[in-house]
Amino acid sequence: MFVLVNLKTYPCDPIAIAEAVRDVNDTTDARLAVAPQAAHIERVAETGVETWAQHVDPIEYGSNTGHTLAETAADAGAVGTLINHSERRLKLADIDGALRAAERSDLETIVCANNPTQVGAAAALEPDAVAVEPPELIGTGTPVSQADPDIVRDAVEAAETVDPDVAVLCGAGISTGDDVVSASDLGTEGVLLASGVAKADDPTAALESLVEPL
Ligand SMILES: O=C[C@H](O)COP(=O)(O)O
Repeated sequence: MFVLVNLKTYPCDPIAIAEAVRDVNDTTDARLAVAPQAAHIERVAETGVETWAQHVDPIEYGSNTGHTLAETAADAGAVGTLINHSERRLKLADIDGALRAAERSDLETIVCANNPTQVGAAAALEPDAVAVEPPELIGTGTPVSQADPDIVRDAVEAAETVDPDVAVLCGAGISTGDDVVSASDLGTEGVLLASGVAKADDPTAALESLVEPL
């Protein structure tokens, strides 16, 4: 299972969490990575942890003040990027453009989606993976894999129908090893989570409990 920890803009220590993700990654068969804010990518990547961007824009080099260029994220040490997170929604054409920008920079891609219908549409754009996240469960601690298992099952089926090569992750409320096991049992290849680690009093213990049953 792939466990991607999104730090959003939480007031956490990105380096301490990066080191915790790196160290727990070394103890498990699961694949762990962290997605810090853009300004922290370089320092986080220097810890040796697998580092992802939270977003890249559908742009090329040029006059794009305030945007995130995929090449710059990769140069800073990112190996992948989220696209169209629920908190950073894009128009369809811009999701496509951001995917092409990420491909140019050899960034692995996960396109986020609210529901199985959007998962199917996102899969048609040929990302490496899609992540289904019902917005109403994000940050609640109520795991999508238990609160709404059908949405996860249907997302897996939707992606499989459009493009069997596109992996499916699920996110929203994932915070325990049981949640990750449920996600796996529903056919996903990973989880996208944030508050369960970024807001934990002890991120290392939170990470250890996430991967313990895997
Ligand atoms: O990117 C992560 C997701 O929005 C899930 O956030 P959460 O784990 O705090 O529910």
